Amino acid sequence: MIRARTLVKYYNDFPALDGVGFDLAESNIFGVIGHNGAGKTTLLKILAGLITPTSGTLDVDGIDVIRRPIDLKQRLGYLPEESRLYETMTVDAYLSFFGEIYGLDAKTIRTRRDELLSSLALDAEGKKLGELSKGMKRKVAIARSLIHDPSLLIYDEPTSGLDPMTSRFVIEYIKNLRAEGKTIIFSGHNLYQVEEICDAVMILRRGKTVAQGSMDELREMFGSLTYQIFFRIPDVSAFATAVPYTEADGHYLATARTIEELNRTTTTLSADGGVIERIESRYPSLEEMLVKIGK
Ligand SMILES: Nc1ncnc2c1ncn2[C@@H]1O[C@H](COP(=O)(O)OP(=O)(O)OP(=O)(O)O)[C@@H](O)[C@H]1O
Repeated sequence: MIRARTLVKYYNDFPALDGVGFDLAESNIFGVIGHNGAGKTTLLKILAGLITPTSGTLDVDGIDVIRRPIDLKQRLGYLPEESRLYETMTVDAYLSFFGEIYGLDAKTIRTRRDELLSSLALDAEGKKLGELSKGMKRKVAIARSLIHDPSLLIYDEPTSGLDPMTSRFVIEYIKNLRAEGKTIIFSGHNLYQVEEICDAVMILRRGKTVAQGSMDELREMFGSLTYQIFFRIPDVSAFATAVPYTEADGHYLATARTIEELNRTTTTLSADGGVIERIESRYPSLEEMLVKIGK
């Protein structure tokens, strides 16, 4: 369980983070989103005990992270925005090295390393880190974050710069980590991925929380469920409607903003000789929310 309260971080006199807080239960995925410079990395580094906030409190499973960041190390796996790997080391040597840093014995390191290489589909036998592709390097960094089997993972933009296949792989991998009972906090700019996998999302703007909650709660906050009516009509000039509609390839799409508008539109449409093909209800996407919030 994580409890963060009124976290503030000033860089000189600039408030990069300004009163952010949240609760997060275990085995959940928490997404932190926002425009460039909104404060995501700053928040993630505070949560990982890597930088000290100017003020605020942070409790992870009873550990006061601000006072005792070292106590968090064994249960934390952190993936920075850009991992600098030791280019001349082999993958095996690199993971073993980190296993040793975490105090694991040789047998545990071997078992854990082999499990991770296999689950991450990382076949880098004998290769040096400097010879790996960006996607493989990211997988190695993920393996490093997991070598000591931590319960909390903090991943800063884990899919940035990856091709669609590798990006999808990483997202599915994160979902599996949740299924294993791990808690994951991550930031990202791919909002469709955030929407897909997060149990809760925080939207940051200029260091402040603009909105946070489950995707359903955010959709409620940003309101406006709309109804999209897909239809055909022989003579559209006969369609006496007040709702906006568009045309593509002889098919039409009208958008109603309330259930009353939906009812009125479908009634008028039938009376005017139209045929409804389907009706979909639609909430605003995270992307639309971010655009609405502005920089
Ligand atoms: N060490 C630092 N010294 C001074 N200012 C900093 C420092 N680190 C971050 N900042 C500033 O704090 C603000 C928040 O930065 P942060 O890296 O947390 O944003 P972000 O949301 O992660 O951005 P991005 O999406 O571009 O990675 C930015 O204006 C940044 O310039």
